[in-house]
Amino acid sequence: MEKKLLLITVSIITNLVFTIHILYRNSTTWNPTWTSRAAIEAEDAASVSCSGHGRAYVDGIGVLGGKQPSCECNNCYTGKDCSILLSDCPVNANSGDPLFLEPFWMRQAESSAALVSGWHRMSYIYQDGTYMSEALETVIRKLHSVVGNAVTDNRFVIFGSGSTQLLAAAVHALSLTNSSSSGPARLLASVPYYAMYKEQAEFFDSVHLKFEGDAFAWKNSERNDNTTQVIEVVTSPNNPDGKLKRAVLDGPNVKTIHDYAYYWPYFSPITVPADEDLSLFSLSKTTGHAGSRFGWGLVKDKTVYENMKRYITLSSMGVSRTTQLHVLQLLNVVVRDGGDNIFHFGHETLKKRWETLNKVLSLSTRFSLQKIKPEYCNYFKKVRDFTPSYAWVKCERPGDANCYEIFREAKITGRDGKVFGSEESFVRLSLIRSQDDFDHLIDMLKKLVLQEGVEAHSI
Ligand SMILES: Cc1ncc(COP(=O)(O)O)c(C=O)c1O
Repeated sequence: MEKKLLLITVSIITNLVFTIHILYRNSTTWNPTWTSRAAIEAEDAASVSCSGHGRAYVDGIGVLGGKQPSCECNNCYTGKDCSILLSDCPVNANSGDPLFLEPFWMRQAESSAALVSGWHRMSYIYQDGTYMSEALETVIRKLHSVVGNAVTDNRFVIFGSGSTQLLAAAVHALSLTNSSSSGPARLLASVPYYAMYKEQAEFFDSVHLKFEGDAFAWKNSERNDNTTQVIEVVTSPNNPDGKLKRAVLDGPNVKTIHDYAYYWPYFSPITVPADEDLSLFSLSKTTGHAGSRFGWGLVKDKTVYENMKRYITLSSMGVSRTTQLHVLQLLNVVVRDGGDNIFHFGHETLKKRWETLNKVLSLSTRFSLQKIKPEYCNYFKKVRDFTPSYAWVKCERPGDANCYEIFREAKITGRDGKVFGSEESFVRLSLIRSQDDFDHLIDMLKKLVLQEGVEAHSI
């Protein structure tokens, strides 16, 4: 009897050990090989070449049905492997999609990869009860210190879903502090300005705020009474013309938002560290990850910061925790070598693009480009040219009243000067898109400029 009991006990213990072992092995949480499947899927997608004119993504159409990721072709390319160039296809030189940095990140595939488990940060909050990753805030402060483009001491850092959300938060926060009796605060920016400022103000239609247009026009008008509260957005380098801008307005009734989306060594000399009350930055133009929707602000005043935070909380409860992990990984790659790799790559790419563009347009008397004097860059430690994101092109012939239309007829889609509060004689052409888009733009521009020669000969 005793022997039987012993046998049963041994059997129970053996079964228990066996079951625990099986459970442990199958547990995705503790099995250290749980990353393999995700890694294989990611590398499968990466191995689809798309003839160099497209990309396959792990979340592409059909992937969930078990199919191989299929190619998503660049503009004007088609076919299963994107090898067919469509003839007569209009060039997209419209949006500022910063794909010029994609080749850099393809080379950094390993260092920039972040693997997200199903249980990654499911909570609304981080351990400290906030919506912001402390590690990410630290790397952002480090990024500014290695680039030398902004002072972060005595500043609150705030995250947003792109600087687009932060812009709305900043305008909201500054318009709340309006103590004047002369109506809503006026939002101003000097022409040419980034259209989003106007569009947001008009769309959100707050009783506290009204978009008033050009800051210079306001300064010289009698409405500039030194009591009406005004908020000036200073975009530096400017979108569309790439110039370093300064505030036009000052005085106790003026508050300023500095939009530094383009204040990175790719686009502009870093002349001084920005040391402003409220500065906004965008990941879209820092690393090129526009699709990740991440931006940040540096804010001096605690009340303004708290009001911006309230806006972010009420509109989205902070930025996706998964995005914050991704951004942390990307910025760690950037700061690891003091930004050497990425800023040299990006700047060299844009320098070559500007050289090519200047060469083509130097043959034209019909079109002219913005001119900006070189300045000393504290990052590259030398005097250098500006290499802005956009060509701000002027149509010089009086007969070419609508420059956007002239380019559209030549199958180049730019952005109308009027969108920036400027004149129809200007068009903006994006130079930071993919290499395919840029090469195509140059081909079409050459044709357009060649026509001038033909026209001159036929006179
Ligand atoms: C001057 C300026 N500010 C802000 C943004 C928006 O950036 P984000 O993608 O971070 O919302 C852009 C985008 O092109 C821009 O040109």
